[in-house]
Amino acid sequence: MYQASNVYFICGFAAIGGALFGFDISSLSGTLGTQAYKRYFSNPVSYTQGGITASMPAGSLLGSLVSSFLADKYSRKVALQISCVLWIIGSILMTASQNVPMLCIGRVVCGFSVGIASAIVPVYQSEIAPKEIRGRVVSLQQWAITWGILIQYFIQFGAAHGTGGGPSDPDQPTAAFRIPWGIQMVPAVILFVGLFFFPYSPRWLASKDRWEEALQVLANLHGKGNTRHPKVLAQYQEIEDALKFEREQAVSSFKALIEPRMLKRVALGMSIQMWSQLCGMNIMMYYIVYIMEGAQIASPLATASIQYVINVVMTLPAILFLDKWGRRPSLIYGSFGMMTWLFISGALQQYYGQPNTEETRTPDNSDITWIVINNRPVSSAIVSCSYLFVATFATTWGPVSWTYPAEIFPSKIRAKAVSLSTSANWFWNMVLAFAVPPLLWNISYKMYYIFAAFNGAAFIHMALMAPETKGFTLEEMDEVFNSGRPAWKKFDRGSRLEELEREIERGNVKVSVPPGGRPVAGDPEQGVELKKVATPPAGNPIS
Ligand SMILES: OC[C@H]1O[C@](O)(CO)[C@@H](O)[C@@H]1O
Repeated sequence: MYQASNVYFICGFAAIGGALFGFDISSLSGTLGTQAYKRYFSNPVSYTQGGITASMPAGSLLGSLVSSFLADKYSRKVALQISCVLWIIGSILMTASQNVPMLCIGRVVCGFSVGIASAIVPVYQSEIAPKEIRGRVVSLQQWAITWGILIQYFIQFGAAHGTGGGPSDPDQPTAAFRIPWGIQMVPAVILFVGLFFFPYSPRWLASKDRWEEALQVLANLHGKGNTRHPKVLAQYQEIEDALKFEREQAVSSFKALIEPRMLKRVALGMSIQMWSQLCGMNIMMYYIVYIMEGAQIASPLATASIQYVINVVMTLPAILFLDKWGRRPSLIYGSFGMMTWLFISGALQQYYGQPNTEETRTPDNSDITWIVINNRPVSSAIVSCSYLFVATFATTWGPVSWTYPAEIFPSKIRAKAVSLSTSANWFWNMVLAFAVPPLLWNISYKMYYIFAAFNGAAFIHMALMAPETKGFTLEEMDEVFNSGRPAWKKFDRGSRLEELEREIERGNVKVSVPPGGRPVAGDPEQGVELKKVATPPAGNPIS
């Protein structure tokens, strides 16, 4: 059967899983302010709305936790296909929902699906990509998320504002806002079918001792199908060495995640995902409409949509340059920038805002708006801060929160560890989805200060604990993390992969790749000797 072999194409296509994530994020924001939605779902008050919003990340939390079982047992590919099927079921439930509980059940099922996809897409991408473009291709997941958010928002916006009894006609609201929940099934069907034509991850194949297939996939991806290409052999050898080492060390169970030598990385992966939520991005994604309303912006839904465009456009620099800039500066400068925008926005609201009361409220404000700003330049400044915040997140934390956790763990526990770090994303996503409306209502601008402080904490944490990972292969990460250097000190030993490749080219190292079965170093039957380079490719990864 034909199998795709272009890394960009494969990783871009797999990123449709990210688009599903995006659809879910904005599956409510275009509808929230409409009469039709309020009418069908009994005009949800802040707590109910928080609950409806949070039902999806709650499902995703569960999905991300089980994702590694599926990905390790049935492969990354099949796990993604399972996620597509669940997405379709959840979307049907949402589209047909007649009340809040049914809507929530649909959102939980969709969330479950997205939880699996969000953990497994980056694992699959990082295991397919060569190290030089790994940051870029895993960033495609985030780019797809931002596209998903944008597309879904606009489809919703159009559907919710259709003629013939739309939000402008409170007596006769249409159910057109359901259309996007139906349309969102299409990409899942495409992804499901497309995945049949995609290769298994070579690292997963190797972990199942399907060595010949692993070699062939590596050859297709990196050597134009030639299994004897030095580049291919070097990667193959590196994977084999690392896996052998992991097996010797029994690095495969959940227990391995809490061993002291691994715990540091697990904590870092989980914290990065936690900070990606506690930075406050989803206040903008989920509730920007309320911010716009409070700032007295005419047509808040349309103005809010600008942030979704900014989110898509500003993820592009990361896709282009992340492998050049590195992950560490993105994390550090990103949190500093976001802290600044939130602080300014909070201060403007503190000094120029009035509480939302009968007197201050205008017909444009819903009773859920927490603060009212009656000063045009200040309103514009607040909205600008929101846009700058989104732009900063999009170029930095958005993509890096996926690339970093997907690249720092050894093969045998990668899916488990990424599932755990992704679950941290969903846990905090859920908490915030639920907590933000009541928080905005009860402490208004102070909430901005709290989130600014979270960004300050992330800044310090990353500066102290997150080493640079660009330019190293997945198999070299053990050394990056166990070099004993502080995170801010550059670990500038060149990648060993190139060294190994050169040695293979010169004929100093021979890699035995027997047809069928696992290659054995120096296997006499193969008549090929495997000489190691001075420092073994997997080094002493974990000690
Ligand atoms: O682009 C914004 C989106 O990105 C995420 O942080 C995932 O990386 C989502 O939680 C958020 O809604």
